Amino acid sequence: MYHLKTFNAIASEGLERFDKANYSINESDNPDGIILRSQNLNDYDFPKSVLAVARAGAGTNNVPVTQCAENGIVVFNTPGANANAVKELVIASLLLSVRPMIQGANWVQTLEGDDTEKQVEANKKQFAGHELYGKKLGVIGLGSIGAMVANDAYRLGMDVMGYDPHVSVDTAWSISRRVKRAKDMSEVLKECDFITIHVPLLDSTKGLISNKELAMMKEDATLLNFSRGEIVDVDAVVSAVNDGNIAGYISDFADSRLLHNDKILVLPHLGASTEEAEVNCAKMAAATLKDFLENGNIKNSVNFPTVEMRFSSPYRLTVINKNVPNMLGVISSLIAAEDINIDNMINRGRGDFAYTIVDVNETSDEKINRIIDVLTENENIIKVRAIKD
Ligand SMILES: NC(=O)c1ccc[n+]([C@@H]2O[C@H](COP(=O)([O-])OP(=O)(O)OC[C@H]3O[C@@H](n4cnc5c(N)ncnc54)[C@H](O)[C@@H]3O)[C@@H](O)[C@H]2O)c1
Ligand SMILES: O=C(O)CC[C@@H](O)C(=O)O
Repeated sequence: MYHLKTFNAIASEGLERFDKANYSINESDNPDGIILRSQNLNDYDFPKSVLAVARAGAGTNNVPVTQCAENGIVVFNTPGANANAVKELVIASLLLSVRPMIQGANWVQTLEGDDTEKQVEANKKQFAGHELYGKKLGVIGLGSIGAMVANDAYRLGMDVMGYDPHVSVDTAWSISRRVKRAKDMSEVLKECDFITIHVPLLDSTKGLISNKELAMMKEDATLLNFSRGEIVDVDAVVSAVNDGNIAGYISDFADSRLLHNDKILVLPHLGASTEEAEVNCAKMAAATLKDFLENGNIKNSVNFPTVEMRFSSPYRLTVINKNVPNMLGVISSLIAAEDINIDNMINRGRGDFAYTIVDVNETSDEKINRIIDVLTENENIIKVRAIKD
């Protein structure tokens, strides 16, 4: 029986994947796995029982990813599962920034008398706007979301420029060849009428857009942030908008300093809030967590490498270890010394950590328990698990 703990509302379509015979949800203080959305776990006291955390979403800045790796906790996310939802909200926000639809609709509701049509035609001029067609959009971060925004903005007739120094090969293939690649971010900042940010929140991206970057932007440019609040320096962007250095700011991240300003539109973190995205994320998070708990396979992790192997032996040992030389040799010799026969083995490293799966042709629970103890005693091994087929 595996025990799971959830934070936030996780779509039932995902949780249904955990059959009641083998899983309990929110019934134990010692969970094997955690599934969450935006809950901040940075100061959370993780129970020792936790083997994995699945973030039903893209950003993992709410999980202490490195600390988890040090403690042998695998952290997963759901790459691309909510990208379409965010893309649609970005496109809607671009349109809202050039067409005062909300203002016009609110004004219509204030009309009194029988001559509504006449009043509308006489006054609608105040709500005239502009078109996106032919304007230049800069996309900073060409990952799952940025690539989709770039492609669809191009289809709307925008001239699109993208910047991403680490773009993945898969994503690069999905981006229209009409999207111009900028060599550095300043090119995007200086040339574009709209700039939308789609990078993760990391130490290197905190305050990515501050006074210096805002000063490079055009006076009639609008900045959109659907990534994370901390990526844009709030005081700097409020000053830039108020001083007329940029035309406006649209953010999916509320902050009191952004409120009550006609040139700033703030949404309540709605990027991924569609039924479709919530279901996609919950299903993907559940599938990866289940495969890890039941088979020890790792896919879509943000702190461990992808390691998958077909499970066809009586027992599988999984080892989380420090990524130091000769660990494969150490692990296999310790197993051989216990007279346990290895059927299959796979090992991958990522940064300071590595993950090894060893399928063994052994049915004795006693021998398996002994090898767990032996492996765990090694100073470079962080966590060992045995999974029975
Ligand atoms: N508003 C929301 O509800 C919502 C929903 C989903 C994701 N997000 C945020 O959007 C972020 C991006 O999501 P994604 O699914 O596109 O992630 P992703 O990992 O597919 O793409 C991120 C891209 O940013 C690039 N990047 C990293 N640092 C960069 C830099 N300094 N300059 C330019 N590019 C850089 C990476 O190379 C990568 O291609 C998430 O990390 C999350 O914080 C917000
Ligand atoms: O779960 C959500 O509502 C937001 C998720 C989003 O911020 C993400 O990073 O995927």
